[in-house]
Amino acid sequence: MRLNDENDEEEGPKTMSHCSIGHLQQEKSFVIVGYALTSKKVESFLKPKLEGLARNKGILFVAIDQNRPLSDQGPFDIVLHKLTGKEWRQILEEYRRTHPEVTVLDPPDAIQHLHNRQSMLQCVADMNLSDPYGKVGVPRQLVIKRDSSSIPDAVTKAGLILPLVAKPLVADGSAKSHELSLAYDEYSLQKLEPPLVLQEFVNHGGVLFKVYIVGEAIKVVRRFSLPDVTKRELSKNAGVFRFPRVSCAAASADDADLDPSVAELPPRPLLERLAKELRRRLGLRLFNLDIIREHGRRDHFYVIDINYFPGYGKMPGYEHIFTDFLLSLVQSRYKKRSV
Ligand SMILES: O=P(O)(O)O[C@@H]1[C@@H](OP(=O)(O)O)[C@H](OP(=O)(O)O)[C@H](O)[C@H](OP(=O)(O)O)[C@H]1OP(=O)(O)O
Ligand SMILES: Nc1ncnc2c1ncn2[C@@H]1O[C@H](COP(=O)(O)OP(=O)(O)O)[C@@H](O)[C@H]1O
Ligand SMILES: [Mg+2]
Ligand SMILES: [Mg+2]
Repeated sequence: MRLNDENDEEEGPKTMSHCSIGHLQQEKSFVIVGYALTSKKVESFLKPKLEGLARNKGILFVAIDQNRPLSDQGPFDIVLHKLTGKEWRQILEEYRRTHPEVTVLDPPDAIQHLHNRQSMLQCVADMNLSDPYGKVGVPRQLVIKRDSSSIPDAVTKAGLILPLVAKPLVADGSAKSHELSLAYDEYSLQKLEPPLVLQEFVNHGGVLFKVYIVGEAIKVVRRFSLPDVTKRELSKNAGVFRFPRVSCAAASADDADLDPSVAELPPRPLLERLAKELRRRLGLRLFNLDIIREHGRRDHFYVIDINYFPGYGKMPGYEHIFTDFLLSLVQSRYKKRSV
């Protein structure tokens, strides 16, 4: 096996037996990363460039076979995963218990915390981040567990200001969990199916910031988002309108000719503080935040969404950032062991 050979960059995935992985791990001190990802994720994340670069740095990605016991596979240094379901969570928890030497990215219970749009933002609300660089909060929101007929009263009692974004309470990655609506009047919300989160729509100039976090690294990109809703539009419209996944489907807004007051990235020191604190509070190392800036208020930011192991394939330079991160994990384990 050649190491540090530039030609390896474009090589595809390899399937290896338990015995040959063990050999590589010991003989060449390869870092073995087992992965359990959907085929969509494998395609968008595990691109030949990432695998090639990883190989050059001594990292091998090995597919986990879900039909075989996890303990019979590997041995792994790191397990990278994004699959849903209680059964898989239990398998991983058991594996973490019996294999404390393996870094599981990330712990299933910490990921589970993001699968509910209420608990997802609680850490940001609790943090109440405010410093000379700006303020970071969450939009005011209300959870409707059942009984859609109670919505108009509940919205009035909570004093929420229209328009509202209606989001399914569960954010488990299913197509349904991404079906969002914009409501211009509270009566129409009775048509929607709880459990829901009703969140105040914050005008933000139609641009959102995706803040990707990989361990200690942070990368921010701009995406197009929903346009502002004017008072006039609000008074003229009624009803709830389903909207598509604007930020995900739209092309990057990084090169667009935008109003600088809208496009200016959130201050780096503010994001660093936010990311550091969230890493600690959430117990996660791989996630992204959707952040918007209140239109006309330069230093007022809102976190509206947090996603576990997001689409890193769209993050510029992710191959280098991700491989460096994997190496840093192994190095810090090694240091701990030799103390
Ligand atoms: O597939 P992609 O690249 O669009 O990534 C999705 C993310 O897009 P983004 O990184 O924000 O551009 C996407 O982010 P949003 O929720 O759209 O903000 C989710 O993280 C999605 O995962 P899930 O459906 O919530 O489990 C991500 O989907 P998976 O790839 O994890 O299935
Ligand atoms: N409170 C809000 N104010 C303004 N726009 C919002 C708000 N919440 C969501 N959006 C818009 O809706 C999009 C999808 O909402 P989000 O909470 O990120 O759900 P998902 O998990 O499906 O990405 C966001 O990217 C943004 O464009
Ligand atoms: Mg989002
Ligand atoms: Mg999301």
